Amino acid sequence: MDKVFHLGLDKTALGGATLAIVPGDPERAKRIAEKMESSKCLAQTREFHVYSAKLKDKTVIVCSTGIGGPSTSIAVEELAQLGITTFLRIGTTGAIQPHINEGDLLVSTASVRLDGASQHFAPLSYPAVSDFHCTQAMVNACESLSVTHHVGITASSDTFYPGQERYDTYSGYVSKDFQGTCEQWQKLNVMNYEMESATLFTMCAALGLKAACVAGVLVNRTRQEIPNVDHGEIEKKAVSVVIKAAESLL
Ligand SMILES: O=P(O)(O)O[C@H]1O[C@H](CO)[C@@H](O)[C@H]1O
Ligand SMILES: O=c1cc[nH]c(=O)[nH]1
Repeated sequence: MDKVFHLGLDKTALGGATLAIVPGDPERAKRIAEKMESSKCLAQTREFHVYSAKLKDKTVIVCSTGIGGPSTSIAVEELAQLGITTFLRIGTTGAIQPHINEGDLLVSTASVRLDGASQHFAPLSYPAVSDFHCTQAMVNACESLSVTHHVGITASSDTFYPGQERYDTYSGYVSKDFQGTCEQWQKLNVMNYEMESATLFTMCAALGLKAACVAGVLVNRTRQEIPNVDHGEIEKKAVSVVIKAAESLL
């Protein structure tokens, strides 16, 4: 088999792995891989940093997706070509419900499709839904590690600022289509905003792949816009959860 276009890897490089942990941030990919045995960097190209590591004597891949749907769709497509069938996203997020606290973990059952990339895989009437068993594995991991977590719907936006209705911006203006949307999602019991799960869930469901998403809350938008929490501690918690979930799915 030829090497895939962006990751520059062929199937043999992945050592038969079928599960990938997919954070947004390339540096987080390295830290996740180093939490497992025998971590090895396979590729670093653009936003895609790819590692292999061993979990329960099996090879697991960690690959950063970068920010947003388009780059996520490339990572998922190329990893699928290389044999990956299960994708566990570990991200950061902004909560929009008052009862959720900074440092809590959010497990997404489904996502509001505020992205563009997912529409290249299925029409908007198709649900951006996570895989039941992978999501259950994330929830079980949160429970067994006694981590405060919430399970529910995520709003997944192409943009960090207008799509998440942020006014603390250069212009202070949000386009009419997005004005009032944060309040609407709050009223519709959406937990949080992030930027990749809609693409990940839609494309995985459409392609017969499995996906789940856990994210650590950096900020609660009902109280403030700029985080003042220890990112490292929140990440450690989320990494422990995703690795435990991966272990149970191998
Ligand atoms: O921490 P990651 O995984 O990148 O996730 C979140 O953080 C980025 C925005 O700051 C977006 O990618 C969003 O989804
Ligand atoms: O508010 C937030 C925080 C992290 N990532 C997002 O996409 N939104």
